[in-house]
Amino acid sequence: MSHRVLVEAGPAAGVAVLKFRNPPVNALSLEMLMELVISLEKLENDKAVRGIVITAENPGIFLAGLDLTEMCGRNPAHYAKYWEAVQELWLRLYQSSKVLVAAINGACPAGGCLASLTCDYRVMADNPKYTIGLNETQLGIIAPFWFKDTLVNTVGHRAAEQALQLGTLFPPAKALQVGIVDQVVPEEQLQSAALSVMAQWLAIPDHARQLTKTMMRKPTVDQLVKQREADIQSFVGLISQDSIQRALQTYLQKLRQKKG
Ligand SMILES: CC/C=C\C/C=C\C/C=C\CC/C=C/CC(=O)SCCNC(=O)CCNC(=O)[C@H](O)C(C)(C)COP(=O)(O)OP(=O)(O)OC[C@H]1O[C@@H](n2cnc3c(N)ncnc32)[C@H](O)[C@@H]1OP(=O)(O)O
Repeated sequence: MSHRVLVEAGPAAGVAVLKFRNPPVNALSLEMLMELVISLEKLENDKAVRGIVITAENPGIFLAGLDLTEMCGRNPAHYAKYWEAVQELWLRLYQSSKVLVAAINGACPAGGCLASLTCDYRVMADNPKYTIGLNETQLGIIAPFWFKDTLVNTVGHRAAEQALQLGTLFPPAKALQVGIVDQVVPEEQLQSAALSVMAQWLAIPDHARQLTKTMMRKPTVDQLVKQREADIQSFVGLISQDSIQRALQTYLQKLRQKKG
């Protein structure tokens, strides 16, 4: 029984809706990553499901990205376990045979943006408070190569380089302009727009669409698969550095002080 991930049958045949519900900000804790992987595995094996709409249960925050508390003040074994779970979620999402449509109904930074980029199509609610992007450099950390590749595959090399170096978080209209999302709609129309796009994608025969998706994505997937362990060791080495730990602690403190 999953607490942090809710899976519902969608209003249309063959469509499931997967909702994030990990308060307060839907951060990708180790538990949430594991629950997501299990939920996605079940959906992947369910032949009745052809498409999945991915969204947050409560509007406001789609996903706050990776859980910073999993990457601060822990030991190397924990960092390794956590990073392996991050890799596993990306691999499941990016290689899913189902049509994935992200209905982005809130803030979507870093790991949240990455999760949405693994989807086949992104619809974002037109709310100026919501932003999306890979903002890692703003935290003093680096987006790993497979985060970068996923962005490059979506927006192209130049736009990705600029967005990554600056760690830009784009509001909806800018996100659309740069191509990080495919559609921006009034907030109250988000779910219906996602379902309407889903219907268009499901009109294509599954086998032809799935083989095309694999052809497009396999080179990127293979890059990680062939060096998973080395990528884990790079992460553990980097995240354990005093300077990175200090940068993450400072960022967390800033988030906490924002309220006071
Ligand atoms: C050579 C290279 C080789 C290899 C490379 C390998 C590795 C590279 C190394 C590292 C890569 C790691 C990649 C990381 C990607 C990430 O995802 S990092 C996380 C990025 N996320 C963010 O920047 C989002 C931060 N949060 C926010 O901006 C806001 O919280 C948000 C807009 C989501 C919501 O705002 P609001 O509603 O006002 O809520 P609060 O800000 O008040 O937050 C409420 C409480 O939640 C805590 N919190 C927020 N975000 C996170 C988080 N991501 N993780 C953990 N906790 C979070 C916040 O502190 C508040 O806590 P409190 O109630 O005060 O205790």
